[in-house]
Amino acid sequence: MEDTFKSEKFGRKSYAYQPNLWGDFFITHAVPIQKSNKWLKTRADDLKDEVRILIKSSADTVEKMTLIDTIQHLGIGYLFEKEIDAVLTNLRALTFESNELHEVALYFKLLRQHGFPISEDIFLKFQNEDGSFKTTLSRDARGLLSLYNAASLQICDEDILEKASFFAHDGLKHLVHDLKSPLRDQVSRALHTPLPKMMKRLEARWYIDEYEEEETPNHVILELAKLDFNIVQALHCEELKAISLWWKNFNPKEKLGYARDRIIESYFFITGVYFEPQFSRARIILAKVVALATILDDTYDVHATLEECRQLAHAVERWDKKSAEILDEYLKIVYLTLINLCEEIENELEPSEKYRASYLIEGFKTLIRSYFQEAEWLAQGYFPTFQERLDVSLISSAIPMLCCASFIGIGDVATKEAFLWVNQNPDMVRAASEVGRFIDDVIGYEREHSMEELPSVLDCYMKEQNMTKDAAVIRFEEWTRDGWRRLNQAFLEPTAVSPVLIERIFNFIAMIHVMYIHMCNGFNEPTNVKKYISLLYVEPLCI
Ligand SMILES: CC(C)=CCC/C(C)=C/CC/C(C)=C/COP(=O)(O)OP(=O)(O)O
Repeated sequence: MEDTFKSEKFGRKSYAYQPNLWGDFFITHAVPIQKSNKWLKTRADDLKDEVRILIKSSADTVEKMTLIDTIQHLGIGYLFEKEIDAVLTNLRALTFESNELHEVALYFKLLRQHGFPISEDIFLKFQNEDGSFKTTLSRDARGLLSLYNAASLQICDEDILEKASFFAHDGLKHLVHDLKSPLRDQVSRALHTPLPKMMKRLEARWYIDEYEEEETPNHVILELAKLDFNIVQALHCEELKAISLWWKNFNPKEKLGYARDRIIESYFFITGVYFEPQFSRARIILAKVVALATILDDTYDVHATLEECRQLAHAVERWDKKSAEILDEYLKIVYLTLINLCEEIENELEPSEKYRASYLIEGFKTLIRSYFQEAEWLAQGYFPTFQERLDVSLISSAIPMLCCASFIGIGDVATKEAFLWVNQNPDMVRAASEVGRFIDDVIGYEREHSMEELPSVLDCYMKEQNMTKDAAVIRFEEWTRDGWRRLNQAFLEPTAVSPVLIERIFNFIAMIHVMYIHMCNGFNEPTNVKKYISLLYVEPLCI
């Protein structure tokens, strides 16, 4: 059980966070070599050619959709983007006729997920005249699972999908215990997190095992999925080594013992934002930014005095190494690590991309301003109004800064327009911050109340509305669902921003759901994510 304590080392309030579980593990870790890299890549290339032919040659619509869905579920969709897009463009052009719930839901999910326009009316045929779903469907587990997954892509004002989501959820909850694995495992995962919001890499890892157990798996696709998993895993291990070395050099455990030491969990988090090899640079940058933002959060929330908070905030506004001189020793370390990280990131960018670093610095400045505002309110004993608390809290969630930071290491699709867009706090970023903040407030309620903290957004809402916690939580959950509808909508609305970037924001928030809800507050309680980290980076697949 965690509790607050007076840290002997620092002689002030601190919080007994779970320690770093990994130490130097990833500095020396190397996944066992089963085949040479050269062999793996040559074999994978041959298999890719075979899969391309498979996609082209399958004539039946349902067969084609199933093939695409399987490829995506196995985590290798990114290798066939052009082919998948061509299939879906053709699919969109035909009128799809089927009375099978699974097939219709699959058609809907594939098109919507890829940004093609598709109406919820496609599900009208499964409803009674009063708008309820036909009870005959409630024993069709596969159909309900597909409906539930499709309905999670709901946008604003889609009443059919709203009803579908509750209907499918209830039906699956009743059926799950009578199902056989692997369907049972898939349903039970989806009940926590519908597939479109699930961490793709982890879902692929599970599904590879499940697909192998199916009666007639396609062995070409299966082999490719396994090989690619191991190839990408080896890359992830190299990246983990690099960021672990950076972290070891920074050494927060020794120097900043009050703070969460979460470099490996941060990297795991970011593997959910982008796992594909082409995002290697972006992944490393964002993982470092998240781990450091966590240290900054704890510096302001649990450790620094108001005066120290003020000094650090001033130094960050000035953003020059000389300003470190006036800071206490431990703050000097925080401050210089922050400045050095931004410098290092700038150095890694191409000359034409260097301007991006200024957006990151601006993001950190805005974040620190919000932390300082919170520290001042706490020191003054001020109880903010709900609106005041919400406005500051959306920024102090770090989500707006991290949305912007997620673009920094990406290639040419991250244009200047994209940085302008993300910095203007568009509705998608606002929705993302709301979802993340509401989830964090509900999940973190007990922890935050065990330390001396500013009233949370939830507290402010309860006070203002004179509501119990349970009633307020129901309201927050409704707002969270609304936020998801707005996030889904962002995929369908034309903006100057590439869908590649929109997907990063979506994935980021999905990872908050996965880590805080599915993995039971796993960012704060790393023992809850340890086994998933092992599965992704420590255990290779047998080939
Ligand atoms: C808000 C949220 C879930 C963000 C997830 C993204 C992430 C890991 C950001 C890094 C900074 C951080 C740990 C914020 C949440 O801390 P906290 O739980 O102590 O929240 P608080 O101090 O902002 O209340």
